[in-house]
Amino acid sequence: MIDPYYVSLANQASGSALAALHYGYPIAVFVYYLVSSAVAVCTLQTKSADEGHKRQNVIKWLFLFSVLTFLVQLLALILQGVAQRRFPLEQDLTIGLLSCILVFGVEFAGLSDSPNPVWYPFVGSLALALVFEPIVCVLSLTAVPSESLSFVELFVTSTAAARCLAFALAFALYFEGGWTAQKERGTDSERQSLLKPGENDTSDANKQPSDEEAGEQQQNGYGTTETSEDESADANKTASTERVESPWERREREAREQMEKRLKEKGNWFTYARSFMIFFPYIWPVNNRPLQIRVGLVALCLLTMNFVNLLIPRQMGILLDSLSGANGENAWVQVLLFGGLKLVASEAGLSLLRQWLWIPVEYYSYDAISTAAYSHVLNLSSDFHDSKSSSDIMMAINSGQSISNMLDSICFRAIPMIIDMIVAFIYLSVMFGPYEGFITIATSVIFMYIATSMIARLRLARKGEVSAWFEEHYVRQAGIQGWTTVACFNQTEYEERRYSKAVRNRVTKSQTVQLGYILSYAFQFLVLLSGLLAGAHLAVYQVLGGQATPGQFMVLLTYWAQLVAPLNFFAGLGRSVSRDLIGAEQLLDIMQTKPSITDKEGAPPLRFSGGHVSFENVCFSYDKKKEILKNVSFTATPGMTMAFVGATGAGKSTILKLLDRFYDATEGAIYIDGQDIRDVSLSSLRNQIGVVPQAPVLFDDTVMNNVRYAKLDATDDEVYEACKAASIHEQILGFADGYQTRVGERGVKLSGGELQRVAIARAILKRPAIVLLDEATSAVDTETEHKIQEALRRLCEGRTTFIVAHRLSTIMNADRIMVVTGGELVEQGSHEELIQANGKYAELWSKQIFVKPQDKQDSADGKPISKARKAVNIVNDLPSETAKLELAKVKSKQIRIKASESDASGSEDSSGSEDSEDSTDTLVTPGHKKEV
Ligand SMILES: Nc1ncnc2c1ncn2[C@@H]1O[C@H](COP(=O)(O)OP(=O)(O)OP(=O)(O)O)[C@@H](O)[C@H]1O
Repeated sequence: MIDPYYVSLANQASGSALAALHYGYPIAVFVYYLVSSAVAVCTLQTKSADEGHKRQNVIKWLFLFSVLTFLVQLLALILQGVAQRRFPLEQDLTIGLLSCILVFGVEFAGLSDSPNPVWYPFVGSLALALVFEPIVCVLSLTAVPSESLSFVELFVTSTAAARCLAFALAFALYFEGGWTAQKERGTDSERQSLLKPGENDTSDANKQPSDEEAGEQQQNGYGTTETSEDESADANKTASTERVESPWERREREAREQMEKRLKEKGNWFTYARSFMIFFPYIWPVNNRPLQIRVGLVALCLLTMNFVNLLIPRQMGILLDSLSGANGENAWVQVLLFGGLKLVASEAGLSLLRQWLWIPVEYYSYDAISTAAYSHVLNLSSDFHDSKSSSDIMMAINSGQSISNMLDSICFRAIPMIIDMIVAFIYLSVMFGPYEGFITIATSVIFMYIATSMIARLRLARKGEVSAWFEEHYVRQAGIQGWTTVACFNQTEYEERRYSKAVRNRVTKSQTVQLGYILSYAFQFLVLLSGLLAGAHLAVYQVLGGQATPGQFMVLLTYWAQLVAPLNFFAGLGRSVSRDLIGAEQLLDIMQTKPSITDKEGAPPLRFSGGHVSFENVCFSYDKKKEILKNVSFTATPGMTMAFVGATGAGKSTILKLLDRFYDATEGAIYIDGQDIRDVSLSSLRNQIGVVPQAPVLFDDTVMNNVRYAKLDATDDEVYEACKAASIHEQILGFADGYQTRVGERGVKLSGGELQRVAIARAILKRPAIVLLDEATSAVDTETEHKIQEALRRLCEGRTTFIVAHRLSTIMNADRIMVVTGGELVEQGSHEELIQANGKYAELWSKQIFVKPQDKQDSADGKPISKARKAVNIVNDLPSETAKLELAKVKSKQIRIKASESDASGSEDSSGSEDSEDSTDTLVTPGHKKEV
């Protein structure tokens, strides 16, 4: 016979094991589910899970079934307790059942929400359940002698057994579904059409965007007419496909794509986050001990704050109990202590100290990130600046703030709040027992779940609102910026209608979003209130039963109030971190871009000795697809003026850009005084070169400062001299504030000619050794041009000069003229030589020279000048004497060519393919490549 002592010992042991299992089972499943889900997110498996599981629906309902069985068990337990007047119910069993309802309920919601979830958190939970459930079942049965098993116990055991079966079935279905899917994939691939999906699916091809998408996408661009509401519904369907992405959407899309691409490359969030370490020296004050100490003290403040947050509710309870005499404490002392704690926790206490300590650290990081990003951008090369819009770059530099925001959210808010919540949970569990702890956790979990899913649901509406907001902004800005165009075309009413439509659209969307948020907050509040009521009822029950004091009840209420802020914060944390991450990503993208034009290590400065420039077989392309320059070779001796002419887009300006090293030649080399420009330091090279660009850009500053930009230490007199040389001095003196007149953004307050002359003055002030003039006089009238020519002559005197010009009259005196066609040098020589050669240059020249005398005659006769002639006349601005002379040259040349052609054909007839004697007329220029 078994000793009853041992039986009771065994019963006790199995009872404690059962109690431990009741708590341990849901905890194990929940922790596993949380950790594995976090791992899935961090290792990007949520992104790769792109195919739904065949049996997902059945498995989902099996999860719901299990939740219901827990609920039935709980109800049975309560009914049994009522029937047997056995209160309180077994705590471990009740908490265990409640926790299981919560845990499996969350998993059921997870399966319902996601069409293609990552499965191992669910499958692992099922496996754990299959381990725990039978043990709990067996232990529960052994705890009760078989002869005294009541109907309720039998019912509960059968429910548990049914749940076990459901779990096993779900587990098996998961593997069965995966296996069949694999099999089907195998056979499917053999049966698949050779056409890509969609190619043979006309229904898909004709698929229209949803009304909401179409509504969001429809925009009324310039050149479209207003449509009625009904028409617009139809128009949406076709117009939506042509809709142009707003700059904001493009920026966000690009940053998100970049982030996803980088995430994929890195493989998981941890290595991805490591790429942000590039910002570490800008956030952590590496070499600044006092700032480091401040950071340490801030961390200390945060920990103290956690502690004080715990003490305040406790002190409140003690104070209340001291008032009712429940604890025998002196109420005056307690109220003083309470006041002291409140002061420490207030904005005038620890918070003040923390912010005071943090301000220099925050500004250090702002200072460091902004200046580093700005300097990095300025040092990037032309290819980068050409490929990005300036507003994108500026937005990215401003994104430095996002990194500080992200750190602030995570370090100073999220971590302390997590600590606060854990402490609250433990404290309430200890003070009021595990029921109260469970209520806290359950409320937090349900609140977070509801809040995050509501935010996710509002995302689309919010996106629509932001797009509408940008649209409104864009329409307003375009109307105001393009006011002149609006006024000229008398479209004020059209713009007003356009704007009012944009505003209405935005207001409607904002109202929807706002309503969504209000409802969402109301719902979240209800969840919190339910938790509070449940917790308060439990606490009242305990206070009335004498297990707790009214002071402790007060502690509970205060803690609940303290929990609301962290919960709200966590609900929105994901959204704010993702927004900051996108901003930081844009900056990271820029910071990781390396300049393509850099100094070689230890590159010496350029040793200038006269300005001998030579291009040797230079080839170049901007994008490696289209060759822009092909084997360009020429030499300019010191002091020589070399001009490039040719059709637009031929590559003339590109030659100048290569010389100034805005780009490097893809093949061949450029030498200045025998040194490859890639081997000398960039700054010494640019110091020697002065550029007057095609479209000079001035800063929104005074004329004086704009000219002085070329030589920051130039005196006022030097600036005046330069302006006199550029024939702009008198005009500047005529401005309202003379040299102190502001020129407006990019110099808009100056005329094209004034702008160019200011740019020339700037180049003159720099006194460069090599001068690059890219259409430097294209925007000035003939009279001014003659003045500028004189100024340029002075600027270029003794300096190697390269000129790009369309107006051939401006370069006819150049030492050598190069004709560029399709990126190749097809002719070179002096003006006279090229006219003699009668090639491309002579053709261009004759086009510019021929019209004017005829026009003059027409106008002299009083006949109207034809439109075509007027247009050509613009380029022919030679003085009439010179024009006549040039015309005579070209005409006589043509007559001679014709004569030589007829001679040649005659001699060809008689002497076969021998060259004609008059061959000097057909090709005379030195270095002339192409025979005419
Ligand atoms: N930053 C750039 N990126 C890509 N292609 C470019 C860039 N700048 C110029 N190009 C292309 O290179 C070709 C040559 O341009 P370039 O400005 O050198 O011509 P150009 O002869 O000076 O013309 P124009 O007389 O009109 O100034 C053109 O086809 C132009 O579209």
